[in-house]
Amino acid sequence: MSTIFLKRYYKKDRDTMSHYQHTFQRSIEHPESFWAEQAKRIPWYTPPKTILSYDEQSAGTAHARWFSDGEMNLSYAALDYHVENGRGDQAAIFWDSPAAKAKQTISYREMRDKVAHFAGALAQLGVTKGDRVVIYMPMIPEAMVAMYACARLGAIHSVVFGGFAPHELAARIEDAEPKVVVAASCGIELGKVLPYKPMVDQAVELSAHKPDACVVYQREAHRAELEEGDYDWEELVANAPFAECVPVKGTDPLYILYTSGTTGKPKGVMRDTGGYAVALAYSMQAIYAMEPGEVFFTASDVGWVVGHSYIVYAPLLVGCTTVVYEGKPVKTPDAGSFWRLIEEYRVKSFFTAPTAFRAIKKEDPDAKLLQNYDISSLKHLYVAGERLDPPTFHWLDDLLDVPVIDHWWQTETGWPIAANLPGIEPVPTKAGSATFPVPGFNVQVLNRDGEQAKPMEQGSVVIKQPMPPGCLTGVWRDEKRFHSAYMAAFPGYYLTGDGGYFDEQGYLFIMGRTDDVINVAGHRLSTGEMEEVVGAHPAVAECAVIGIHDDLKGQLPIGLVIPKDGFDGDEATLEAELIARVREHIGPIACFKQVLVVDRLPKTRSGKILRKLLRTIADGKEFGIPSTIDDPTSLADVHAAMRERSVGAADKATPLD
Ligand SMILES: CCC(=O)SCCNC(=O)CCNC(=O)[C@H](O)C(C)(C)COP(=O)(O)OP(=O)(O)OC[C@H]1O[C@@H](n2cnc3c(N)ncnc32)[C@H](O)[C@@H]1OP(=O)(O)O
Repeated sequence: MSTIFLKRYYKKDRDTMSHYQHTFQRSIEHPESFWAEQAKRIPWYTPPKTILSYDEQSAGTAHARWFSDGEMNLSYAALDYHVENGRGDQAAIFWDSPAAKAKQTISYREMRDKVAHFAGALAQLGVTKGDRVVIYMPMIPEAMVAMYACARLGAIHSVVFGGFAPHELAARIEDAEPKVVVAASCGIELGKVLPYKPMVDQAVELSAHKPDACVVYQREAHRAELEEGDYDWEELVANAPFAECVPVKGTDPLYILYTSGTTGKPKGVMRDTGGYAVALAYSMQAIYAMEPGEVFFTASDVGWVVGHSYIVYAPLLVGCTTVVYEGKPVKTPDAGSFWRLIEEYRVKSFFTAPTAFRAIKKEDPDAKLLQNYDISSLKHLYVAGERLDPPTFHWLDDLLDVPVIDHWWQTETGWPIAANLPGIEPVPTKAGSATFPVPGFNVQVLNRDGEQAKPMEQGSVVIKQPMPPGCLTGVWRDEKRFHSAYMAAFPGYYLTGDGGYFDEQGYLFIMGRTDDVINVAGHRLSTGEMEEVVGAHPAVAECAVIGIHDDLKGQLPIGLVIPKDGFDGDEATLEAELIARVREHIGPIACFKQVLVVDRLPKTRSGKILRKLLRTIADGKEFGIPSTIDDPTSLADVHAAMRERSVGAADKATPLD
């Protein structure tokens, strides 16, 4: 066994091994038998005989495929199976919406029926196995119904987060080529009603691909005008048959979920069905320590992978109840909303992004509102989506009597890569660490030469093949990009794009991206994409967008632009136009709110903008002036501009002697 991590956990004397060490080692040394055992957690129509295989197309990189000859249906496994086995009257969903001032409890039987009829409606619109359906909906149960209905038919859904602007939706429609788009008439954000249908119409207008139909779920807050080719959800469902589940192979795709890469074009991360189901069911026990009948609450959005995995699919796969929350951590109505939900629904495990707790901490630093609620049902608190900064970890750790578990994963992996595992064996936590690799994930840290980094030495965090079930199976219709983005850097390993290190005890610390992807309030965004939008403005000659530290959202993007020669416009107007452009093209979640107009940007002699150096200065750290810099005075100019506009902590940045 070559990995440093395994060496640390690989004790000759099996009797002295911890339960975690033993489980982890077995998953890495005997992946087939390990996952064959876990596959028994799922009700297959035909149990898989081929556990692990490799796709011929991916032979060069030996990317794993799981359960290729097993047959199943995720809608059956998560709904019908439970109805058939005595959970028909149990709540599948507690929907709680301060936004719509509404609540609803939906039983497993009701959910199964809603899904089957909506699947019947989609089938009547011509949707069959392998067709794509784009879903653009807020946090309402119908978003889940639409996802499960696709799964029931073997169709591939692609959910687009409501905070994305029409251009982003258009890019996804064009790439996925859906037969049908399913939308809600509106979203509701902090009391503001946001009509969705005009955004869908604009996106379809912009896209070269035109879907056959658009199904609209009409909400009370705002009803959409329907045109030719549009269908009212309720009317369709009223006349739709009950659709039976279509058996699919373990390796058949369940969904495409787009995520930001380093360029403007988002990557369509593909997920299989069988591997994903097995991984999720395993994680619910090993990581989240959940038992059937208990309540799981993930505060995120169905548009993100956290929502796909831990709002929509995993809780129901294992017979739990999921809380679907259409609200914010603060202001709906106050910073006590999460505590209220935990009490009201007797939540056992709660999962959200660190940003949400930073927002609560800002509004209610002494957590006075917590005193109004009995949260004794809560046994574990989980955070992911961005790094859990130590001050927020300590705030939570001091406040709550339950373990605060920071875990790390990605859209691509579909479920956690590293975590503390109370369902196997809890270990002491360390602030800033995601603890240990989850069984199945052979995580390694490689240095620039592709060699194993020493403990405490930072490097690229990679996963040695075979990756466990549940991870991405490719990039939709872009095999080349799949290889170049993930497989090419270190052959035989999946490149996570995150940097980090193992400490002496084998705890994994993830320190942030090694590319131009930034994380704003738990949303992964591409600065490269923002640069494309900013650079397309007719007055802009050159630009750089960098992510700088922000106490609340983790990171925020700022733009630095050099206007074209002869630009005689007003800088404030240019800044406003660029901000509006990014909001219009990418969406409000980009949080792009500051642009500095400068004469020069610091570059290397070969013309590369020194973005890392700019970040260092904006974050108020000491910075060295690289010997490769073309014009050192450009740096002083940009630093002065940053100080003048109070960018980040630029006033604290000092050059090293
Ligand atoms: C582990 C794998 C992964 O990482 S998956 C990704 C996990 N990430 C998450 O779960 C995201 C966590 N973050 C959040 O839930 C939110 O950011 C929280 C913390 C609740 C804060 O929300 P909020 O106050 O709206 O700030 P924000 O930065 O999200 O929003 C910025 C602007 O965008 C808007 N926005 C947000 N969501 C929507 C939406 N669904 N539809 C339309 N607009 C949306 C917000 O209103 C805000 O707009 P504005 O700039 O104030 O006008």
